[in-house]
Amino acid sequence: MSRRVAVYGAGSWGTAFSRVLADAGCEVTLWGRRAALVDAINGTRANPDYLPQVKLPDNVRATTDPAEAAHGAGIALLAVSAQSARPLLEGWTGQWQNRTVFVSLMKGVELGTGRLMSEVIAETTGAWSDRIAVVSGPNLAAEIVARQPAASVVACTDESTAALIQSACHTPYFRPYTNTDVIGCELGGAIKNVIALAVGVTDGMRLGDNAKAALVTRGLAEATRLGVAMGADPLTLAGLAGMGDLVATCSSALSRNHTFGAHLGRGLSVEEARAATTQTAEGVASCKAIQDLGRRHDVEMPITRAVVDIIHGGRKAAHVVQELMSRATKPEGHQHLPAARDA
Ligand SMILES: NC(=O)C1=CN([C@@H]2O[C@H](COP(=O)(O)OP(=O)(O)OC[C@H]3O[C@@H](n4cnc5c(N)ncnc54)[C@H](OP(=O)(O)O)[C@@H]3O)[C@@H](O)[C@H]2O)C=CC1
Ligand SMILES: O=C(CO)COP(=O)(O)O
Repeated sequence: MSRRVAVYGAGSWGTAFSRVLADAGCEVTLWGRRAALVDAINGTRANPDYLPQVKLPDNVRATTDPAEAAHGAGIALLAVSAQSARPLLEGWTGQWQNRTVFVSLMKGVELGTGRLMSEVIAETTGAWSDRIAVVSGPNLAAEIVARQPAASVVACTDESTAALIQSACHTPYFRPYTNTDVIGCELGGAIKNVIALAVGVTDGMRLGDNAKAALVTRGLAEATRLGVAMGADPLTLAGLAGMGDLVATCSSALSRNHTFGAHLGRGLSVEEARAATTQTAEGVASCKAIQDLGRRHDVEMPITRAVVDIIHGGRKAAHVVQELMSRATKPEGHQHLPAARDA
């Protein structure tokens, strides 16, 4: 039986994930805010602004009308930029079916509130946690639309909801695992963007692969410390949504966060890097929100702080790297233990 789903956000990931869902047998309505883009998608079966090389199947239709997208859809998936999620959802109240399952495809933390995207969905739709899932993992959109093999995680506190979403997006090239640790999966996805910015900076400065490995490993320690403080399972951060996504994003030239960081490392200003990176680099805004979460939970996050200092504090990357390296030495420690929070 075909399943009707709505995907909100006709950017790279919303478009790519629409095709995953369509390949898995769903009837997809893709919402985009711009009429010209929606017309182009319906007329040419391609998304000229984000993924022009991809042909969308007939079971993906685009619309600018959020209520039309929601009509008859039991699953609503959100793939807009994280900072735009709340105002959009606040404008869409009342259009959902009774038991709609909401799925965040986003990897960011809300500025000002420090809310995870699942929390923003809960606050704006009134849905309980058993109807809110997240999909997070090493999933570069350009590879997924080439139907190259990828694995991911569908997380929901309710296992049957996670299994429902898993079956809605399982294809021969997209292999989703389920998990009940929503916080761990969301934090993994959001923090890896910040670490990818840091790795991009050191790559842009040509500081070498040892520096990259150190940032990825200590970045994982940072993510795990915050995750544990917020109630996540440390093993989630060692999985696809944590380590897996760190590896993909920090090593890929396809990553917008990595690319943004590399521009900074090569000497571009933040504004120049922004102009050169046309698509969403979530870590640029979310790094501040993640730093705030660290402070709130009394967790030391030196790499996140370094990224905030460079992007929002106007500090020179070379000085910040030097500062990171000259911090007091310490044992490596067990990163997942609360006692090692300041490691
Ligand atoms: N690309 C990827 O490989 C992956 C991305 N993600 C996550 O998915 C989320 C979306 O990223 P992605 O699709 O790549 O980003 P893109 O930059 O490709 O697309 C962003 C989308 O958000 C829309 N948007 C931005 N601001 C607003 C706004 N104020 N109101 C309404 N719509 C808005 C854009 O619309 P418009 O075109 O009209 O500006 C566009 O559809 C991010 O959280 C990202 O981390 C997760 C996994 C993989
Ligand atoms: O989340 C992603 C891969 O899993 C995409 O990363 P970027 O947003 O840095 O391109």
